[in-house]
Amino acid sequence: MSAALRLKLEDIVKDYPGCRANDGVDLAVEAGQIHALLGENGAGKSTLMKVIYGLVQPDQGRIIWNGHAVKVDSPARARELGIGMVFQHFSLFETLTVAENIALGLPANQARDRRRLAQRIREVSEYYGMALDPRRFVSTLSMGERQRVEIVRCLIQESTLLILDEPTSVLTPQEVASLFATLRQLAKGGCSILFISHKLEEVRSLCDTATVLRQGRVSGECRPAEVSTLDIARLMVGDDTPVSTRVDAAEPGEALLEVNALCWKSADPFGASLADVSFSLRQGEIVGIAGVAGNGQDELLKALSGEVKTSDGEIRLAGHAIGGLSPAQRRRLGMAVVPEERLGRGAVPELSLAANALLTASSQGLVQKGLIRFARVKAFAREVINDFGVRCNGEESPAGSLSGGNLQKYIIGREALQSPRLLVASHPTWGVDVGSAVAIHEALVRLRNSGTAVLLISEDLDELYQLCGRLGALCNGRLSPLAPTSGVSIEQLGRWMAGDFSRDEVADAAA
Ligand SMILES: Nc1ncnc2c1ncn2[C@@H]1O[C@H](COP(=O)(O)OP(=O)(O)OP(=O)(O)O)[C@@H](O)[C@H]1O
Repeated sequence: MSAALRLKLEDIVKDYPGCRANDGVDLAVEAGQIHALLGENGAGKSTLMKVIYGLVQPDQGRIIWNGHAVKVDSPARARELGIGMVFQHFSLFETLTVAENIALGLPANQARDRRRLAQRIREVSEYYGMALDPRRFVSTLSMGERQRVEIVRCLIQESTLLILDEPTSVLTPQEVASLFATLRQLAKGGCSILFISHKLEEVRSLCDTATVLRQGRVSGECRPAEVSTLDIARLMVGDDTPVSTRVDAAEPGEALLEVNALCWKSADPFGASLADVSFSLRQGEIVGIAGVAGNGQDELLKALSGEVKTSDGEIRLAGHAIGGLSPAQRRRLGMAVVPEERLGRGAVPELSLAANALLTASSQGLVQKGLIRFARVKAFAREVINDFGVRCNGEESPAGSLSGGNLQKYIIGREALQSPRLLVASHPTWGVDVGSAVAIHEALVRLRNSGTAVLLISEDLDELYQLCGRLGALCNGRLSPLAPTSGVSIEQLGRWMAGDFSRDEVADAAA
């Protein structure tokens, strides 16, 4: 006999202006089942999850919860039913502490006793191997740590269906392993898990079953462990889209970026301070920086982009000392930047895609004598949309209306089309589907081949090994040696990620 049905969706339809995000979706999730929801960017996965969590009201269809038709008209109602959700774009208040954020989602009687709640947060997070200090402000947490807050919040609410929207994107391999152990443990206890991911190997190792969406409809179902990754990729993107990148050898040129003894003390007591970071990057090469989230990756990106100015140590771009220059001045020297956070930092959600193009690409002839050339701005935005296959409703769509992966493609495309001399890209394929990840990798390799120096900050080790000529790791604000990729074993990289390297090794590699 099959297990009891925890959730059943019947014929769910959701329309947005100019787009049917869900087009008659049926889905059944059993008690204790780990069920993957797969599909290319914009296929409608997040929308469907928001319907279940009461954030979005379907235009049509029924939700059956434990055998009863229910109306989930708010997240509060969803939580009351036992549905918890961890978001792709975290929904935390930065100026509140971990405990305060968690308290917000709890019934008043549980939220009132703060001491008890803090204790509970410690217990749950430690039990599931996700250490969290309830007193810390969310603004000081790395992306990985923010995600832990969301997961712990659901666990404290004792959800019987947990929805995780790309939960592993910001986790290290060790953290992923411990998250999966947690999820298996939860499933064993009867909790159902709905798991959205673009990482097909993970889906194969974790999920009992998978439903694939394409253009808002269910296009297939499979048992992931019984089919190959390629089979799943094909179910998602069809037969015509390439699902792997071929990367030929690079021929690096002259040094373009030189960073010497860069130190920067983060004002954030929990942030990582850059300590004596030195490296150089040549034209026409991709250099990778691995590391566990929160080890100085964001600080390095800010120091290079000009979001923070540095006086201790030196940064030279094509011979110019740029440590004291603003982001705009650095961009004029040929720098492009893709930050980790798409919304808020990579793009302004309320502004249109065209206006977002203007924010970083104004030097591409989009402004003349102080006047915006709107026709050119729109044409530039359209070019990005076309070249990078961004699924949206045209260049006037607000950035915030795009699916996560499509916005990521747009931001990468906006920077790549400026033909930068230096591209600093953090997690460029975060949340991007398998076909689009290939397109982004190919764009990076094309830039490299045309002489751009690319600094690739990523936690995706496969991506780093595939694309980079040299790589290393940041740990606690210190940079390991950067060595040719072919000579760095995964064990070696793991040791560097854990900080196991000496000053002498770094100096030897630089010599
Ligand atoms: N608030 C909104 N307004 C207008 N269109 C929207 C809105 N939210 C989503 N859409 C559109 O609905 C479609 C489905 O988006 P959704 O976020 O559900 O996709 P997804 O499968 O989760 O994609 P990804 O893998 O990129 O996260 C997309 O075309 C998107 O642009």
